[in-house]
Amino acid sequence: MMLTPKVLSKCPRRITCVTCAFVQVPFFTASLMMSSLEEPLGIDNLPNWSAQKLQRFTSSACRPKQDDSEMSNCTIEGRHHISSYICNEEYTGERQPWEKIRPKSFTLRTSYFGRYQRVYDGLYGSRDLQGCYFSSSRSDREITGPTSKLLRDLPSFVNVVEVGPRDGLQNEKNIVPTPVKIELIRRLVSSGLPVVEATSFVSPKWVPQLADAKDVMEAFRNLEGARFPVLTPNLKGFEAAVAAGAKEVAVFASASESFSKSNINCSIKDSLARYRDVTVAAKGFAMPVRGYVSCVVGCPIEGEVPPSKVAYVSKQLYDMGCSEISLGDTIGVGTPGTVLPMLEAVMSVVPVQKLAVHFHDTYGQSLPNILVSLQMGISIVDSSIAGLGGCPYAKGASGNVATEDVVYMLHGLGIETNVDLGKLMAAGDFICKHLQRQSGSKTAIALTRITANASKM
Ligand SMILES: CC(C)(COP(=O)([O-])OP(=O)([O-])OC[C@H]1O[C@@H](n2cnc3c(N)ncnc32)[C@H](O)[C@@H]1OP(=O)([O-])[O-])[C@@H](O)C(=O)NCCC(=O)NCCSC(=O)C[C@@](C)(O)CC(=O)[O-]
Repeated sequence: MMLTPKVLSKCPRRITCVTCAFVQVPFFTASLMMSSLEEPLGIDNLPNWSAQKLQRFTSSACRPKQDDSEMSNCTIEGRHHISSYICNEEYTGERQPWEKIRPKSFTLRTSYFGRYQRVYDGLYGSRDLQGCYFSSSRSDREITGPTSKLLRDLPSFVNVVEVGPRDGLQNEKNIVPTPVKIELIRRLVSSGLPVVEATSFVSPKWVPQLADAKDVMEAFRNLEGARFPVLTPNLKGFEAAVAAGAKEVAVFASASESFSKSNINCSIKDSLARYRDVTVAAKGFAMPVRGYVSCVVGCPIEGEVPPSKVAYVSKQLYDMGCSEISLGDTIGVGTPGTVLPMLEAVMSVVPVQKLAVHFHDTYGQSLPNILVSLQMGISIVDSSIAGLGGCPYAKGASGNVATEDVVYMLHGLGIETNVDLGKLMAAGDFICKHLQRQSGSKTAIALTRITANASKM
């Protein structure tokens, strides 16, 4: 298949990094230079990765050095399939021609792509910011030339699957009270999210944070307007979910043998056999079953995971009747350079309309990974409110990509979601206040600061 080259062909093979005093750095690894210098997974936890590959995945490998003369060595090669073509254009640091038209003015335009331009009326309408705006001299540009090539394949609508109440809260140190979970889900639904993964019917010994699954599910058993899938690792979980009123379930396999054992205490083969039982039982209730594949790029125990293994597990889940397959970068090590070949492998065996992506933001790569997934034709994206989350059995995994950031990017691209960003932020604010923590969403932090500053003027 030639899908990956189609997306990659538009990328420069090297870019000039201003923070590194004109050192040439390949596109896909450049962002690592700006990532945290802490190594959340630790090199020791990636035993099967070659030194060369580890260097690609670690921030210390491309840490800028003080002496300019040493910087010429600060070049990291990208993936094998990326050539060493050198782009002659240097980033000049030139700013966009944003022009402040009025003082005290703050309507944001997130893009200047003509019809793709979007103003967050819902958000600002409620915060008394009408009539306040920045404007760009490029704002009326039509989509032509290179822009059109990059954007024309994007979906016009993306289904955002909110996993915060499950993936987000399963990893919390302190158990969140059931009424708080229920209120969070209500707020998420009222923001327009079409799917909110509510909880998991797993062993309370393994995940005590979700031991109240029955009570959470019962609160939504008759609520219309959104879907509430729940995780079920076996028939026991499935039966409990049905009894509590679940109308949709999800099973979760792994592309890594070691992670399968540490997460669900069985091999991939055994897990697929259990999930076959669940899908057969679900058919009896005409219930959709979502299938997760974890560790689609890297495993905290085994290191790199080959795309062919991800394709194999995805196909097994699809063949047993899963209506949707969500591809999880559980520990967030993927970059567009590793995500694209994985997607290509999976898309050769499962129709793209049935695929979702599920990124954790450990290395800050989620948004670029989502963007390339959209360019590959995927239109279902998982995310977690305020960037909460992480699997308790994936050491070093950080939160999921924040729903606010995903929605902000999608709207900026002119992609519909039916989600009201203002209400979404209010839901994020609600849970962050409860957890006494700052939001993990850059969008929420930035927009909250802007509106707070505006109200002072
Ligand atoms: C799968 C098991 C249950 C196997 O756990 P096990 O210990 O091997 O199970 P078992 O069959 O030997 O049973 C042991 C006990 O668990 C009970 N049990 C057995 N099943 C259930 C059930 N469904 N609900 C409630 N209880 C259950 C069972 O009744 C028994 O109780 P006991 O007799 O000792 O009192 C366990 O390993 C487990 O619950 N694991 C869940 C782990 C988990 O939830 N991980 C996080 C979700 S996955 C994830 O986050 C990744 C994802 C999806 O987000 C995508 C990505 O990011 O990659």
